[in-house]
Amino acid sequence: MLYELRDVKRFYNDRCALSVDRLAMEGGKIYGLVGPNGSGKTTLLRILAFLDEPSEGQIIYKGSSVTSQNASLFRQEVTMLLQNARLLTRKVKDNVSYGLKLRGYDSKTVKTRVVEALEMVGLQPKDFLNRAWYELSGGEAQRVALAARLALRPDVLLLDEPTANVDKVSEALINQAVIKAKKEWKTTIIMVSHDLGWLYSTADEILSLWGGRIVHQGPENIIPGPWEKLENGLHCKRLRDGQKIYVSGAPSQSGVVSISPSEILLAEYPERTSARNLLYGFIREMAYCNGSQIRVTLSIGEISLVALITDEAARELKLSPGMNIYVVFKATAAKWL
Ligand SMILES: Nc1ncnc2c1ncn2[C@@H]1O[C@H](COP(=O)(O)OP(=O)(O)OP(=O)(O)O)[C@@H](O)[C@H]1O
Repeated sequence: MLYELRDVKRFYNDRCALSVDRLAMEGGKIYGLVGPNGSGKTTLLRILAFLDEPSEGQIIYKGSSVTSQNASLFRQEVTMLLQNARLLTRKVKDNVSYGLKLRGYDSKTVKTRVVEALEMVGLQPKDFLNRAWYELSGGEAQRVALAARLALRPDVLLLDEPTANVDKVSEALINQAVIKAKKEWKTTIIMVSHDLGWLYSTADEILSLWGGRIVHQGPENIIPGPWEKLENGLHCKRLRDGQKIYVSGAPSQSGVVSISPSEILLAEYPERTSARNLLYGFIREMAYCNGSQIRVTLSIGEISLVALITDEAARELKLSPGMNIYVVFKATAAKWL
């Protein structure tokens, strides 16, 4: 296990901003943190980055209990990028190489890593290496800040709204670079993002925070709008292939709904069902998770959904990737975010 938190609390003055009884996080995964303003997301990120100590409780990192003595050692493996990251008032190459030099890498490795990291965030090294910090757009500056972290090939990359104030091109490049870091170096990504559609479709697990507490942990499905209001009070989304998804309840401002993977049922035949949603799609991927559960990734029209089923059910239905399948869930299973 990469992190284990036990009875961790963080107080500011007398107010408890974070209270986590138990949290286990595995290496090599993408974790998305979601929750309203003030729910404790940044507080949790700072604690996981070892930039802040909890007021109470224990953090275990790679099997060792974290103390104020050994935190600086672990900080070498973990790096955090903020919303409007500040650059050093120097050239791009000085910014990206700074952390590597601090960690004592030789000059050849520094050069290779700097070029690699700039390419990862879509900045041509020949154009950008010698640019000064003031010759960059906001999006480019944020990409340089990310490159400086990627150059370290960190074990853990923590991101606090990294794309909140950047242009669309930079946003896409930052998102791509993050996924690449996970794939190439098995970097664990722990990330807060306003782009819920992207976060929910990319993250292996979503942690939902509310009032400083983790109220839900697990994979989630996300369905963005637009939604059409129907006369019966339901809302409907039309997929490009003509299928419709129905959800109940009053829509939220984000216009995005989430459905727990355990609420999604699979059927070989189009059964008569009381559930409002009966859709047709195919199985894209199957993987074991949590012992005897299987995570089935489904493509339905242009959207992707994950269902969690037991291996016994998967055997009975003879599920396999590529197979066509019916997907059933209630309109009430969808929660507006
Ligand atoms: N340095 C601080 N001193 C006092 N209170 C703080 C401090 N930092 C955070 N808080 C409080 O702790 C609570 C959690 O804040 P935190 O920044 O972790 O939330 P968040 O979920 O990241 O919010 P946002 O989405 O607005 O960034 C809030 O009530 C906030 O006001």
